[in-house]
Parts: sequence; C-alpha cells; structure tokens
Amino acid sequence: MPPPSLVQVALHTPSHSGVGDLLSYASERPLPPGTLVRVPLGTREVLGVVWDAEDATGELPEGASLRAIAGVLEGVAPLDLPWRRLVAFAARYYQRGLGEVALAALPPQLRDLRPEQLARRLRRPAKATDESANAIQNIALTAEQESARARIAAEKGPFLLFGSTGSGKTEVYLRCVQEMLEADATAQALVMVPEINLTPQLEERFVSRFAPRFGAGAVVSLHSGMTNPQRLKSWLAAHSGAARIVLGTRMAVFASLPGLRLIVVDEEHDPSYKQQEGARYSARDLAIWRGREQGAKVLLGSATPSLESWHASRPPPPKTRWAAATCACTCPAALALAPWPACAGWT
Ligand SMILES: Nc1ncnc2c1ncn2[C@@H]1O[C@H](COP(=O)(O)OP(=O)(O)OP(=O)(O)O)[C@@H](O)[C@H]1O
Repeated sequence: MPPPSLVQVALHTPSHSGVGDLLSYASERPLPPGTLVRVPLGTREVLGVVWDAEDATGELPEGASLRAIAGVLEGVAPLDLPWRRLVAFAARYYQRGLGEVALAALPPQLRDLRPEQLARRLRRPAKATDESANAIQNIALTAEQESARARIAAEKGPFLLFGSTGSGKTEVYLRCVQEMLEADATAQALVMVPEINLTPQLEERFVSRFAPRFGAGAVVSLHSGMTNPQRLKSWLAAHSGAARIVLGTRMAVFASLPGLRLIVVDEEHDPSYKQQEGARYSARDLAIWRGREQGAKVLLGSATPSLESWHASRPPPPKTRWAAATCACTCPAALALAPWPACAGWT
C-alpha cells in the first residue's frame, strides 16, 4: 500500500487560535490543488480547499503522524488556479486569512453538506432546458452604442462606459455578452449590480434575450437574498460551466467561473460594491484585478462614474503638477466610452 500523501488545506480557523490557515493533513491519494475536502479541526469537521503548497514534499516525513482528511467532495471539480490566485490576492491585499476569504467565497451549503449529501444533490437530474438555439433578434444600436461596442470588441480594456440614465448602457452590455458567448462555446460572463433588488429586472432582461439562444439554464443569479439551496445550485452551474452568464451582487466577484471572458460592473460608482465587514474588499476593484489575471475584458458602466474610475480613464496628465481648468459648461456626450489605462500598482 503506498504511503499516505501530505496535503495542505486552506481552512477558516479562528484568528485568535494562531494556528494559521493552511494546515497539513494526510490523504490516501494525492489530491490536486483546489479540491474540496472535509477535514477534522479540533472536535469539528469542516470544509477546506486543498491549496498549492510550495514546500509540500507530497509524502509524509518519517515518523510523523497527521490527521487524515475525512472525505473529498466528489463530483465537484477542483477550483482552478485563477480562482485560487484571486482569493490569495484578496486575502493578502485586504489583510485577512486565506482560509477565511476562500471559505466565505463558497456557498454556505457546500460547508454544511456532507460528501454523500452533496453526491445525492449532484445526482439529481437537471431540469430539461429548451436548447432551441434560436437566433437573437437584436435591435439596431445607436451610433454611440455601436462605437462603444466596436471599441470594446477591438481593444483590451478595462473600459468605462459613461452614459446618463436610459442612454442605452445595458443594451451595450447585452451585445458585448452576446458576442463573447457566440464566439466561444465555453465562454462565461459575469454581470454585477450593486443591489439585490436590481437583479430580478436585469435577470428578466438577460433571460428573455439569451434563454432562447443558449437555453433556460444559461443565466443564473448569485446574491445573498437567495436561499442556500438556490445559491448552491447557481454556484455549481457557474463552476461547471453550464451557466454562461452569472448575474450577481458584490459576492459574485468570487464565483468560480472557469470560462470567464467578460466582467460587467454596472453602476460602478455605487458604494455597495464595498464589503463592510470581514474582508473589506471592493468588488469593483477585484473585478478589474480578476479580469486582468484571467484574461477577461472588464466593462464598468455608470451615469455618475466614481472619481477614481473617471481619473483612471482620462489621458495621462501633462507633466505640470496642476492642470489648468476652464469653467465652460461642457456637458458630456450621451454615451462615451473611455478605455482605462493599465492599472499600475495592482500586483
Ligand atoms: N439602440 C436602441 N434602440 C431602441 N431602444 C433602445 C436602444 N438602446 C436601448 N434602448 C431602450 O432604451 C431603454 C433604456 O436603455 P438601457 O436600459 O440600455 O439604458 P441604461 O443606460 O442601461 O439605463 P440605466 O442607467 O437606467 O441602467 C430600454 O428600454 C432599452 O430597451
């Protein structure tokens, strides 16, 4: 019988315990990073994520004795490297525990269900979807919308789409999402809104546009107003790639999306994108970081952009310390798109 392997597992351990959030366990077989496992912690059994450990030898040292993992969440593919890098960056940047951020990013029911309960849940047949692949009936874009769409398609971004209320920003998002999904059968899009109560109307618009083309299960929501079983279902659909579009609030920035190609942050100026407890992250800023890391385009939209996004989308200032200001009232165009220069300082 081969010797047990040593795996490093990210756990949400109490910060006062000082045990750190990467703990070693023994496993009967080597487990790839990102695998979801249940492990003993004190007298409890908790969910953990097998993590990349640079100093792990893969084998137990002579004479060492480690507690064994209790079980693997079979049927759930390991969380991929871009997701683990996002979590590691967020934990470092916002100075929280790695395990705390990793576990908070997973649906609560994943933590509560035992492996066999989850296996039963995964065996339930998914509802049949009408994959009729009907062509989408697009409305003609205005000149401003078309110019924004073409620029987003051609350039790398991130982009700031600045347009007053009702100027047609959502129509641009819809068209960009459509192009991205039609070009690549595995592509996924993440569309974020600041408030839970904005998701039903956006969901209705996305479902009516995309369900006939990509099937009823192609659009899912992720926000804290959903029940735990609903959140788990949406999360699994996103993680498996079955969901092509995820609509959600700030927490959705941590969704596992292996095919992520486009992130839209609507009302990007809204303070609700800032988490106010635990890891105090800014979902908009993490979206920009994630997009760059995962090679996904990022599109921020607002009628009243935040000062930082507005500044980041301006051409670099001249060498003088202060730019001269004029007071002529020049109202912005109805819809303007500004590519965001490289985000220096985000490492
Ligand atoms: N090119 C177009 N042709 C006809 N109708 C359009 C066009 N673009 C958008 N509309 C319609 O105009 C209305 C407002 O558009 P949209 O919701 O995209 O604007 P918005 O800038 O996202 O608004 P908000 O700031 O309120 O989110 C919608 O009913 C939409 O269907």
